[in-house]
Amino acid sequence: MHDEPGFVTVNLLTGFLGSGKTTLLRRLLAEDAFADAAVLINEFGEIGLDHHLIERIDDEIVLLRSGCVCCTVRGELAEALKDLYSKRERGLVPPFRRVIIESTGLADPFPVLSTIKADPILRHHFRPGSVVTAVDAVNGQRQLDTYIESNRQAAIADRLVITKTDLATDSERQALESRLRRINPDALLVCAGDDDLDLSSLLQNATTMRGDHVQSPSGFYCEEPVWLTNADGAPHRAAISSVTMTVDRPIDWTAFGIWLTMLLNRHGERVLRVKGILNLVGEERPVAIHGVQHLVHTPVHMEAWPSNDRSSRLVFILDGLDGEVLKRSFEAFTLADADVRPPLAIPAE
Ligand SMILES: Nc1nc2c(ncn2[C@@H]2O[C@H](COP(=O)(O)OP(=O)(O)OP(=O)(O)O)[C@@H](O)[C@H]2O)c(=O)[nH]1
Repeated sequence: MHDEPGFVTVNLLTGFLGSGKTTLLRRLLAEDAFADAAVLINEFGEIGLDHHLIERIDDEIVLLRSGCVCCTVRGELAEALKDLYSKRERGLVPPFRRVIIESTGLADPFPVLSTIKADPILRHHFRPGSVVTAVDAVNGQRQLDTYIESNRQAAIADRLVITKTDLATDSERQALESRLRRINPDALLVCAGDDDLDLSSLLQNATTMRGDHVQSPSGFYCEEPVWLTNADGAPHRAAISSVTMTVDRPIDWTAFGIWLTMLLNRHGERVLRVKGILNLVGEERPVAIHGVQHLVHTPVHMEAWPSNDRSSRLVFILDGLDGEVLKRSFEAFTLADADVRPPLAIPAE
């Protein structure tokens, strides 16, 4: 089955927090086949960073703010799609034929797809395309054990992309593959690091009857769900929160590194995600940092600052940790002058 002529195909790129969605999106956008794609990015947290991390800034990248696309910003999603379409019709943006939505890592994909199918105006112009779900080879098992969103993201996928296989053992990868095949036997399962991965096949329309599944999501098999709240777009459970920090003066890398290492050693299970763009003492270019629970990825120098704003921006997504306490600990340790730095205090349980 191919994209329907006359309709804009909407692909959903989903996957749990830090599973590698933005990394995959960058790769997809570098393909000639997707030069005609517009992008909607939705992030959990008050400040969005992903559009900066893609390092492609243009009018066709739209950031959906303040909430998660599956619950609080569903209306915003519909409006953003209509707005993009209207701009396309008026020649204000190039004539894209595809929209890729990168959801938050906590999104339940069902309400997102049903928004497109249910809205009378959207239905007229857009068609849901394949759903691509990234699953992290290092953290995926634990996320499937603990978070129903992770199961639902895997269950609805047309394409399951296992990421970070370079950081996992063969047996970890195989165990994850088997589990994903049990959750969703129909999906095409690939590894992001495969040499022969055909990126263009990820967004080709799938032959599965996902549209029917969307109307009766309860038919899906979810493995050992621990809690079952946001199936109908209800907000995420109260314990999950985000805290953002914006810092105007350059940050000392050593102090920050010690603080972050200690934090993740002690509370890695509860720090679902940390990401940031940092202005470091002695560095001209910004440095992007990423952590997912206990895993800290190698920091990356970005090409340039995305705008004139040189402040450091950090987002933490927490499960059951007090963000304000975390913020105070960060400020006390990383922002104090080295000679008056207080003893390292990481929030208690
Ligand atoms: N080694 C390795 N690192 C990866 C791979 N895929 C992603 N990463 C790293 O994982 C971190 C998180 O990746 P992102 O692409 O930002 O993940 P995300 O799913 O968009 O994150 P959220 O939007 O916050 O949920 C970054 O440091 C990436 O460079 C991979 O296949 N191998």
